[in-house]
Formats: sequence, C-alpha cells, structure tokens
Amino acid sequence: MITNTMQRILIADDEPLFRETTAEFLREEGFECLCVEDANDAISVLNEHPFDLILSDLNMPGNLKFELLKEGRTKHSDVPMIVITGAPSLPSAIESVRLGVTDYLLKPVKLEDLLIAVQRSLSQAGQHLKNERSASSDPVNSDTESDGPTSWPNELGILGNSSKMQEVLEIVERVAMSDTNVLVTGESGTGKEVIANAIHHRSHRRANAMQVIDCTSIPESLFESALFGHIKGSFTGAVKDQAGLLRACDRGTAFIDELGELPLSSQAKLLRVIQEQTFTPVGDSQPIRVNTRFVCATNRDLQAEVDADRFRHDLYYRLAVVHIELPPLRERGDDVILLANAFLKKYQRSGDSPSSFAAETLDCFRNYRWPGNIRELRNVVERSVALATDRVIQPTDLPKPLRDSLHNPQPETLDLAEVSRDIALDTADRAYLLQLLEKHQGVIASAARQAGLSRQGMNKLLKRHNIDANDFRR
Ligand SMILES: Nc1ncnc2c1ncn2[C@@H]1O[C@H](COP(=O)(O)OP(=O)(O)OP(=O)(O)O)[C@@H](O)[C@H]1O
Repeated sequence: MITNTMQRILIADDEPLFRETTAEFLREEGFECLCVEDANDAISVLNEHPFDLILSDLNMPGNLKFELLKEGRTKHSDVPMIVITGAPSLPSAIESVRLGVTDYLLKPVKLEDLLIAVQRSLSQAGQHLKNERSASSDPVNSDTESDGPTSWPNELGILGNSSKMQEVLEIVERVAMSDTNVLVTGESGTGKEVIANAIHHRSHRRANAMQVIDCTSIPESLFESALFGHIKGSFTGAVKDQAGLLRACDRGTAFIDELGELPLSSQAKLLRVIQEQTFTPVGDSQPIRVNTRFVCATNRDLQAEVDADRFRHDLYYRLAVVHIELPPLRERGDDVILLANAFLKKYQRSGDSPSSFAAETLDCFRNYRWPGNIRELRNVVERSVALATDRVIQPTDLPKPLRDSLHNPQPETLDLAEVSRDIALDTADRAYLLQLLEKHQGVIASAARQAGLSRQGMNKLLKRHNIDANDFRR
C-alpha cells in the first residue's frame, strides 16, 4: 500500500528488467516508485502527479531530443533529475547538465551508488516540494487523512488501493507477460476494458494492436465476415475484400467484449480459431494463420450460462484459463474517494471550478451503492463540476439517489454496537432489499415473490427505504 509520506520517484526507462530491479530496490529503501517505459508516458504522469525525483534513461522512445529532461526543466524545475544511460556520450552529458540534471550515471550502475545519488539529489533539492505540498490549500491533496489516499496510480496506471483491487492488480502483473487467455468479469462499469488494456500494454504483444470485438454490435449473420474478413463478391454487399478484425490483431490481443452475448453458432466459430489459430476468410479457400491472445469480458455469470447450456463449456474453459473478477465499486472501500478526487481534477476547467468535495458529499459517495460503478461515478463528478455554484461540491449538487444515500449507510459501514436495535434492523432490512433488487435487476414482481411479499407490500417497503427499483434495471 502506498502512503503519502514517502518520497516519490518517477523511473522512465524502456528496459523492463532495469526498471523493475531499480524500482524494487528503491521501494525496499522506502521510496514510492512509478515506472514508465517511454518519455511520453513520463511527461503525462509528471503533469498529473507530484514527484520528488525523476530517474531517466536517455535512449528511450519519445526522447530523441531530451524531451523528458526539457519538460522537467521547464515545468517542474524543483524536481531533481538523474540520468542513467547505457550509451554515454560527451554531447548527451553536456546537454543533460545544461538541462539541469543533478547526476549522470552509467549502466550498469551499482545499486549502492544509485542510492547515494538519489539521496544526494533529494537533499540538494531540499524540503522545497514537501513543504509546498503540506502547505497546499487544495483539500483534494492535503486532506488525505480523512479522505483516504490521493490519486496516485499504481504502475499500471489503474486507480485502486483497496485490498480487493490490489489482488486484481497482482494477478494482472503476473499474467500479462504470458500468452494465457484471460476472462475478466464484473458488473458494468467496473473497468473490465481498462484491465484488458493493462494486460495488453504489459505484455510482449504491446507493439502490436489490441482489437476490440464487441459481441453486441456484430449481428450473428455477419460474425464470420467481421472476424475473419471476406473476399469481394462472396456475398451480396461484399463489394470489396475486407481483412476482418482477427487479422488486425495478429501478434497482438483480441479483446472480446460482452462475450456472454455471443450466439451459440458464433461460439463454435470462435472456438475453432482459438484451438487452431487459423481461419478462412468468407469466400476464400486459403486458411490464414494468426497468433492472437484472447482477453474476454462479460458482466454475465458465464459459469451459470454454461450450466444452462447457453454457453459452450469447451469455449469457456479455453477462454477462462485465468479468471479475473472485478469487485463492484461499493466493495472497494475508500477507492471511491480516490477515484472521485481523480475525476474532480480531470474535470476542473478553470480556476473557478469546484476544487473539493464537502465531507457530507464524500459520505454520500461512501454510502451509495453505485450500480453503474466507476462509469457512474465519473459521470456524477463531471456533472457536479459543471453544475456546482460553489468551489466545494455539496450533496445538493448530486443526483437525488446519491443525495438520499446520505442518511442510509450500507450495513458494512455501520458500527452495529453503536446504534439502537431499530436502526440495526432497519439497516439490515434495507441491505436485504438492495441485494434482492440487484439479483432481480429491479423487477419488483419477482423480488416480491422471493421475499414472500405482495407487490404492494414490496412497493411500500421500497418507498419507506427511499429505494427506486429503476436504479437496478440493466
Ligand atoms: N481503476 C480505474 N481507475 C480509473 N478509471 C477507471 C478505473 N476502472 C475504470 N475506470 C473508468 O471507468 C469507466 C468504465 O470502465 P470500463 O469501460 O473499462 O468498464 P467495463 O467494466 O468494461 O464496462 P462495460 O461492462 O459497461 O463495458 C471508464 O471511463 C474507465 O476509464
């Protein structure tokens, strides 16, 4: 878990082994490290997050003209920079010094020497940055104790410090470099595509394309042609040759989104490609070989679909070699605050834009059940930044279901020993209704049937708890 008291080092280097060993060593020495593999990524994280030190390679993508050092020098002049290069030269050393680096080290560098250089550079830079941070009047950054961690990304650039997300990220790190097929499941908006992207970008396939194949947008009759391509004239409407989606991700990753929606006939065709890594374009006779890794996503319970014979079990086992289950936002603890603060920064447009959330607004975020997960949170923050009249976003700036959640905490956030029996029972009753509606996707009649209530009885109960069944419709 990353804390805010550690000093933060940005490591930019395109050699994975160097990056990882250096980061591991520095972490053991008590620093927070964020690794990126090229200058463009380094510049964008540098502009989004505060750092105490930059450790930069010279010969890496996007750095032909010392772009990272120039950015550091012009926009972050208080952040010391150290160069570590495997291809030293007099001109590059002169230019680095001109751009203000505090040290110019040669690879392979002894880790003890690196540590000395890091400590020296940090102490030269003094307490300047730290003082500035602690004096900051921006509550998003300064009020970290009450609001949870600040928007500091892990190495995958995915926000989430909760233990459930840390477990997910660990699996992503481990599986990315293999060629194993991965199934990502989770409710809508939990970040399945974000995870698929992270797997692709951490894999050895990252130089090639990740192609999104959205099963809901391809009609069953066109599935073969969309995936495998076709030859001109092979069917009415085939006015020219088309390569198909699979060829576009040869040596890359095929991200099959909404896999649970794939009709049985298309499942058989997909299975063949996965087993044989070959396919034949429609109207052609020559098979084409591809080398593709499959990452799939669905918000359905695919095992249940297999049990109900709606999904082929052989395809399921081929695709779900590793299964990553993303927790809903309501089960990620204070990640909701971390994400809300990050979205707030993202949507701030001018100096007058709202720059923080009131404590009660954060309580609403914690209490609300977020059926639309991170996507819903992002939309809520964008909307409240646009509508708020004050610099602090108040519960009144939020949509009604969120505002209503202020006085309706989820049972897991309630200390039962501290409340009356009535409140405890009421909270449990509410939690039961929420889960019931979740399961029945907002259909009151079937929820009422399971609860042993009449429709009217259920409606009355929902009204008392201020729950709108429409919020659960998918
Ligand atoms: N951990 C995260 N950190 C920051 N932003 C995130 C994270 N996870 C998801 N998001 C953002 O939330 C939104 C929804 O993410 P994404 O599209 O990956 O969800 P999904 O589970 O694939 O949704 P669906 O099932 O509806 O396709 C996107 O805007 C994405 O950038």
